[in-house]
Amino acid sequence: MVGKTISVVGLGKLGASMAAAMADRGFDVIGVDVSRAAVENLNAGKAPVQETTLQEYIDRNRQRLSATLEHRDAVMKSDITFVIVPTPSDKNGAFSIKYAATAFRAIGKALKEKKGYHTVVLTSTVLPGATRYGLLPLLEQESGKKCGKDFGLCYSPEFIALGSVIRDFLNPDFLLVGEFDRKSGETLESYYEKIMENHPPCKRMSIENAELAKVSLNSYVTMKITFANILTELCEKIPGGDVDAVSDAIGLDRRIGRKYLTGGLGFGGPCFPRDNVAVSFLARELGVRNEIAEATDRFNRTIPARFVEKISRHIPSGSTVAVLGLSYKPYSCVVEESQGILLAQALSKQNYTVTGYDPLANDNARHMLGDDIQIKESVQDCIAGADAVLITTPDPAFTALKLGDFRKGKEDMLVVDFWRVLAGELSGKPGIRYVPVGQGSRIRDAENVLEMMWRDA
Ligand SMILES: NC(=O)c1ccc[n+]([C@@H]2O[C@H](COP(=O)([O-])OP(=O)(O)OC[C@H]3O[C@@H](n4cnc5c(N)ncnc54)[C@H](O)[C@@H]3O)[C@@H](O)[C@H]2O)c1
Ligand SMILES: O=c1ccn([C@@H]2O[C@H](COP(=O)(O)OP(=O)(O)O[C@H]3O[C@H](CO)[C@@H](O)[C@H](O)[C@H]3O)[C@@H](O)[C@H]2O)c(=O)[nH]1
Repeated sequence: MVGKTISVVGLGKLGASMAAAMADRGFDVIGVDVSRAAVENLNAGKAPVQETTLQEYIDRNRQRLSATLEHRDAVMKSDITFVIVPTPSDKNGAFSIKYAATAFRAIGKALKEKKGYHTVVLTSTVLPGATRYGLLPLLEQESGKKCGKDFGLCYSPEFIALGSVIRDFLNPDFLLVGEFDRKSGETLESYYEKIMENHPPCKRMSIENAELAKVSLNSYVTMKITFANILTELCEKIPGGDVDAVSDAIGLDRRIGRKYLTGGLGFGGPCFPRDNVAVSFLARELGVRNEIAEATDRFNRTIPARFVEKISRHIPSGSTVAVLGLSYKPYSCVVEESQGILLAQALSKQNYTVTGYDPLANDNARHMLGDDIQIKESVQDCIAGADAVLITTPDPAFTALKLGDFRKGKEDMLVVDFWRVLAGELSGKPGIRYVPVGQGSRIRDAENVLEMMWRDA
């Protein structure tokens, strides 16, 4: 049932890594993209996108990896096709399937000519109904063939975080297979058995259940992060409050778990914010109240403004603020919905002079921020002359900083550490006003609401 050749349509952040990982597991993989650059790069042995270990995987699988602009070539020569093209948010917060539709039409045309059974797998994130009612008809119209008889169809998303795409893809907690029919699901599961390194459980279900499971998982996790961010704010107002102490404790309860319970600057990136908004959209369309997803989104979006207000209590506008971390997370060049970028923009609007640095995301940040923020080429350049430094991601380039890297002038330098990574190095040191977010140890008596609450008891 398992063929030797796989095709992957879409060689972006996910697709390129999936293609290289599957080649590493012994399959011949043909990548397809509408971008000539992506195709030429892969054929020349170069990673089309930045992702941890991707270049190494391409280097050691050159003979098994190729790319083409022609969907037809790829479908004809392979047994199964994974489609992993963008599904951008539309103005209502739903996911547009226009790129997926173009890909499905092209695959459908190829299926018309193809002899023998072929399996099509949609990996892109979509909302319930999109695969069956939006995309399947295109395959049947273009091919003139019947799903379930002449070809198979699955919806099978990945739960992969950028920066660890290959590791996550090969070692998932579980596999999610939404199947049109039993044969489609069985075929995909057999491929996964050969591809995944950790023999994960495979949950097979209807296409719609799998579509809902994907977005609801992300929505649930953003709710969990937001809960940690509410704890963060509470701890700042409690003398001796410490959000990590609270998260470490409650995370030991197996019903809760410690993962994704770290409070700081909120969630960003190309997936979490939009998937959560899409779940709200879905609920509205289906007439279901989902105030949890809406509240999560609202709370998360107020976080940068809350910190700008807090910073303005420490240093006046006109001061220089260095933002260390412009990507939404370490090991990534992605700046979409990055909290560091949102913070830099909000500070600039309040007339602060803002400098920024990121080990991987400088170019993307420059593109997004224009001239408002001065992007620097090193941490040291970014910090030089700053009155305040904000550490917005726990990137190793920042966690390794030493006291000597910060200014030792007459005025104290404010250091706001959103992930509390430099507490050992900076806390209580002369010349530094160190503010670990989520800790309440520096509350003045006048601000001690807890004491006031209990004074007259
Ligand atoms: N990035 C992530 O961490 C992540 C994780 C899980 C799911 N997803 C989902 O995966 C999908 C893809 O995400 P991504 O980050 O890899 O996107 P991306 O923008 O990095 O890459 C998509 C690629 O598809 C190509 N493409 C567009 N239309 C095409 C077509 N008709 N035929 C062939 N190629 C085409 C583009 O040129 C691009 O190279 C989205 O639905 C996203 O929501 C992403
Ligand atoms: O305890 C935590 C953990 C994460 N974050 C933030 O959450 C965001 C996203 O983190 P991460 O999960 O590492 O990255 P993504 O690459 O966005 O991956 C998410 O989105 C993908 C696309 O749907 C899914 O496949 C993944 O399972 C899901 O983790 C970042 O801004 C983090 O700072 C927190 O604030 N607190």
